[in-house]
Amino acid sequence: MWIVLYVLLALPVLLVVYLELTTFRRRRALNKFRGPSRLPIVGNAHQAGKSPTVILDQVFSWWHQYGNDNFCFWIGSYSNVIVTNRKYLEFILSSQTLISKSDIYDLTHPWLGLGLLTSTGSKWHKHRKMITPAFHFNILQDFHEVMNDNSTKFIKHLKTVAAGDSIFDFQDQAHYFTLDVICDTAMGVSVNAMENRSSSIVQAFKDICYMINMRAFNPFKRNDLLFRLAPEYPAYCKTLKTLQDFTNDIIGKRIKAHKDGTVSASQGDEFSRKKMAFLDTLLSSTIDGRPLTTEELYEEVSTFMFEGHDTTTSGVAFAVYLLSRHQDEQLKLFEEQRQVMGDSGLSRDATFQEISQMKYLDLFIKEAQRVYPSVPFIGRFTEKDYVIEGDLVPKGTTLNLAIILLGYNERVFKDPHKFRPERFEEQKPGPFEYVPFSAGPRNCIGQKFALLEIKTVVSKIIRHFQVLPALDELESKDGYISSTLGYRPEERKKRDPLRHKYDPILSAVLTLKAENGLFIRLKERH
Ligand code: HEM
Repeated sequence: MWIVLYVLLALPVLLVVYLELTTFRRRRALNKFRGPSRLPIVGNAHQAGKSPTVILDQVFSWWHQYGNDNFCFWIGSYSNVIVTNRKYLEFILSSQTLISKSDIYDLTHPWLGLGLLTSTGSKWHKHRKMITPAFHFNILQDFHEVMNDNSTKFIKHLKTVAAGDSIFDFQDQAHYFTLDVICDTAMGVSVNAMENRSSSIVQAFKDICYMINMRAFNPFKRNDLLFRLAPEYPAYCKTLKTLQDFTNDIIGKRIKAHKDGTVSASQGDEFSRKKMAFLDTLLSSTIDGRPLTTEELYEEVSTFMFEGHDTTTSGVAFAVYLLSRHQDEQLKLFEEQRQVMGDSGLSRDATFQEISQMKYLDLFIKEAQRVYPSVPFIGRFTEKDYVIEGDLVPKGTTLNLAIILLGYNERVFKDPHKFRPERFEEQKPGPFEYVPFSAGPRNCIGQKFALLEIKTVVSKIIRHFQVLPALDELESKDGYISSTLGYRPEERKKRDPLRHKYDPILSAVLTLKAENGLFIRLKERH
């Protein structure tokens, strides 16, 4: 009896000793980075914050506190280095070996498995090689037609939503549009989300991202076994099932279409396949001389379904929101539309070539991705010791490449809260100072697809509507953005009380979102 009691009392002490011993080497090596001091067991989890918004704010204030440079913090025994140093970014992103994703991505495994985003080593190499042709230039041109069709449907839908000068959440609307685009193009399967408003799917995407993010900052819930005891576990399983069923349904429909002879997987060579969807590439490809297994198919389809629509939702939504607040910028963009499309061509579809002639739109999207990057952080994990810029970064370290902090680095972007698309023309940032689509071997495979989609729909929106802020007085008169993220803590204290309820509250839930929505109005152009 006494022995049991002694053991029970000794357990917490043993746990602390165990964790301190197993992290000793990493702690000693990472001590060279500045950062908040840690407590045993929890590390800095108690300081990180309880919601995605607070967590993002905390990361920003640490960054300011530690000289706008790399810094280190701990979530339990997980060591995290936030990386914003240009030389570090160059080393990490260019490395052919430092390609394993951070342990935070493990939390996506039950949902995405080991698809292109999360896999590593030879599996990643083989899949990247197999998938790359599916996003070839020629195929993008075919996809553009579908993007245009969906943009037309979206415009029609927006006319109804915006009728009567109503104020509405554009971020919510954008989800359905981007879901239709990725399903109609890459998957070759129509789900008509805009018409059917398949809200359970859209909600499931939002919920799973939120749950993953919250787990990442909780040392107990990060553990798979302990997470099973969490009150939200049943809801998590239900959400997971909704998403898994959705993906399997898409795969099933395309396989059926192949069997029925509605589509053929062998239309021309790999670069000239007319309307050959990404899913067709998967169905017709072989790896090591065999077709993809059901599990591999699932992993890639769910990965592209997520990466291919959640990111662009954020990209389109923040771009349109910025149009609403910066009327002078919108005017310049509208003028460009008139020049490229001609006054009589404003209501027709822009061709692929015309989209590439819209230079100011390109600058505008670049600047939008600087202030509101769709993917705010990317993570790597050191499978072995690395020496970066003379520093030992020990095996077992999570490196968080903070794309969102880079955009607010005053050393690179002067007056970073001012929304000025021209800045990208006047002074181009260095190759590792601005990386919204990442860089190097693991860069975004869908970059061209994403930019084409965003430009196609934004160009059409500008030509059909004047995008207005939720309330007239919310227009930016001085060119500064309305969100206070990125300001130093003392400056934020002054600005936060002046925030309007329609100013976005940002959170980095895998992709960047406005927790309170992105509210705008639309006035039809005649
Ligand atoms: C505004 C839109 C987008 C942005 C800003 C963006 C950004 C990124 C970034 C930063 C990464 C690196 C992630 C990491 O290293 O963990 C990435 C990877 C990836 N993206 Fe995108 N993305 C966008 C749209 C898309 C689209 C539309 C697709 C698919 C159609 C896509 C598919 C992928 C995939 C599969 C990867 C993993 C690539 C690999 O590791 O080999 N993305 N993206």
